Amino acid sequence: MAVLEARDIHVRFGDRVVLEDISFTVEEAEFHGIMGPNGAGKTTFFNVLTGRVRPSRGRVIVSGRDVTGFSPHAIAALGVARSFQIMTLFNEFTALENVAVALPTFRARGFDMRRAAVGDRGFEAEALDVLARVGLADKARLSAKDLAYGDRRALEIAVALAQRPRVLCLDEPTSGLGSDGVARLAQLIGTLKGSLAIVAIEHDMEFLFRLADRVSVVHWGQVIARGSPRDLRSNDWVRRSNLGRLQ
Ligand SMILES: Nc1ncnc2c1ncn2[C@@H]1O[C@H](COP(=O)(O)OP(=O)(O)OP(=O)(O)O)[C@@H](O)[C@H]1O
Repeated sequence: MAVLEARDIHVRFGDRVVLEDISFTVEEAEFHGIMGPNGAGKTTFFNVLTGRVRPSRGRVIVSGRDVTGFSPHAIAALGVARSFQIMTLFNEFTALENVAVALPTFRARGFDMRRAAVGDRGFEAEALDVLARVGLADKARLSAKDLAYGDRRALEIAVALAQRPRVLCLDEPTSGLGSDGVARLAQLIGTLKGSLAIVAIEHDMEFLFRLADRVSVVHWGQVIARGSPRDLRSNDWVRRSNLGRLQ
């Protein structure tokens, strides 16, 4: 069964049709990439998957359950975590604290005080485990604002992973990273791959084609091609597009 599914999604903003009949699945442990030109509708589609935009038509299904119209919070609680293109870290908090406050066990306490997260060995151990998954265990005590850009990206992923998601949604994870940062991120995603489902919007085709099991190409609000990176390398539209160079 698909962990996350979209069926026949349409989105209109006023009289403008932004998404037209998009269907999509991501299976357990699959990495499904989404690419397409600027303005194609990729972020809007992500917003539909994560509950930020309600589709005009169509259904969103999480692990077999129809969640169309659910709030972002309710969808997240069912295991769909999103890491944003725009950084959403608490700058003054340490890496450890940023992860600790995202832990479901911490949130379940019903209050959100930094002091409560710090010094609580239970939260610390759990948060450190998550930081280790993204290679930041040795930077746990640094403030988020003092981390290098690539480390902040890794920390954002750790915050999403702290929620123990079944699906991790990444919106342009390589954006703003230099070639070293992209290589490091590819390595990190490579280690996560297989442990959960990943959906990523990405402009860097080389990055995407190296890691994804399947890629959907969105153009004018529709999926115009879908397949494995190997299939898509021979797709005429992908070859002709200026979306990126492929080896
Ligand atoms: N809330 C909104 N109201 C009206 N139009 C919108 C709204 N959100 C997005 N759009 C329009 O929908 C179209 C698709 O936008 P979207 O951001 O989903 O594209 P995208 O593929 O993610 O682009 P990019 O790669 O530049 O991020 C754009 O033309 C955008 O202007």
